[in-house]
Amino acid sequence: MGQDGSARHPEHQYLDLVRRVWEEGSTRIDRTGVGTRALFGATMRFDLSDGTVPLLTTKRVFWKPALRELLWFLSGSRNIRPLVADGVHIWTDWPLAKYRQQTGEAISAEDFELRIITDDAFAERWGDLGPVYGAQWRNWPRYTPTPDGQFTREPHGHDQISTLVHQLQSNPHSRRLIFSGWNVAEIDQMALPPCHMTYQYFVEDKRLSCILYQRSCDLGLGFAFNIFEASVLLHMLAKQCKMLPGEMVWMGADCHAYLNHEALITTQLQRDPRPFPKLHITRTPDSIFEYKFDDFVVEGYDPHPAIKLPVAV
Ligand SMILES: Nc1nc(=O)c2c([nH]1)NC[C@@H]1CN(c3ccc(C(=O)N[C@@H](CCC(=O)O)C(=O)O)cc3)CN21
Ligand SMILES: O=c1ccn([C@H]2C[C@H](O)[C@@H](COP(=O)(O)O)O2)c(=O)[nH]1
Repeated sequence: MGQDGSARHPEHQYLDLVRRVWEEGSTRIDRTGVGTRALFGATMRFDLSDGTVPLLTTKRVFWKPALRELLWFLSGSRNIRPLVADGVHIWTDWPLAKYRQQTGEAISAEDFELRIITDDAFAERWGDLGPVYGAQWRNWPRYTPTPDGQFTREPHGHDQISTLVHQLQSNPHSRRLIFSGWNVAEIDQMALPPCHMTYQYFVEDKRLSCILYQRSCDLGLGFAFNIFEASVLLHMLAKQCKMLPGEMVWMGADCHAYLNHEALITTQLQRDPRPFPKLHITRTPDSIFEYKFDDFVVEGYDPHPAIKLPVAV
């Protein structure tokens, strides 16, 4: 739908939301101090059935770091080191701010990343984000009671992704095809509590659909990554479970635009969307955890130029 000019391009759902947030959103001081305009509660739907992947076209989205981030989540890692080693910088600001604050050292981001890559002990101490996404997806802690009324932590937690794959295959009509990063008991240990926090799946005639619930959405930066990654994951799960991709439904709660992202309005909203690209996954490994970056091809991506936006830390 929308790719041949006969219907509205699905990217207008995003552009309309950005416009509405900017025009009607309430202006608020947020945690970062930058300030946002925000609306509460929005839905978008994207049809992935013909291999489409919703990669915004009204600006160039750097999908390679996004794909690397998704594979990093699936690996269960909670340390920025593997990302930095792959040239992905999107998570560096948080550990960097913590390092500067706790040591008083005015280290540059480049030098900090260099130490993360070259110094094992430094990476372990300062590159850790706490039990964020990947840690919860793959290793949600499990405790067993001991006779003295205490609890011990099991060496292996719940692997929510393995369970999901197994359930999709064995019980596709289940209403419990869910995984979540929102581990209430561990929120205070995380560099940032999860934003894209709950994923639920639905199977109809071998077609796999997903709803992502996102509690907090930075429409200028985060959204483009989040909708792409959730859609790639849907394609991967479908392939892994011998199903076909269906629909990607996105539900955002606090949908906001940062006040220093006005280029969204002055530049991006003036542009006409172009056809979404297609995603090809060239290999089906034995397990969902064995996909490699080079197994993914994005075909036919012809976006408008990139728009540089500052990230609120
Ligand atoms: N304020 C804020 N917005 C976010 O989207 C966000 C956070 N914080 N904190 C945690 C993660 C990190 N994420 C990020 C952080 C930075 C970019 C970013 O700077 N993207 C640029 C360039 C990416 C690159 O080439 O490295 C972009 O133009 O999309 C994207 C997602 C998403 N999340
Ligand atoms: O995947 C992500 C991660 C983060 N964000 C945005 C949403 C907010 O602007 C900040 C997080 O701040 P909170 O105060 O914890 O809500 O990061 C995103 O859009 N997508």
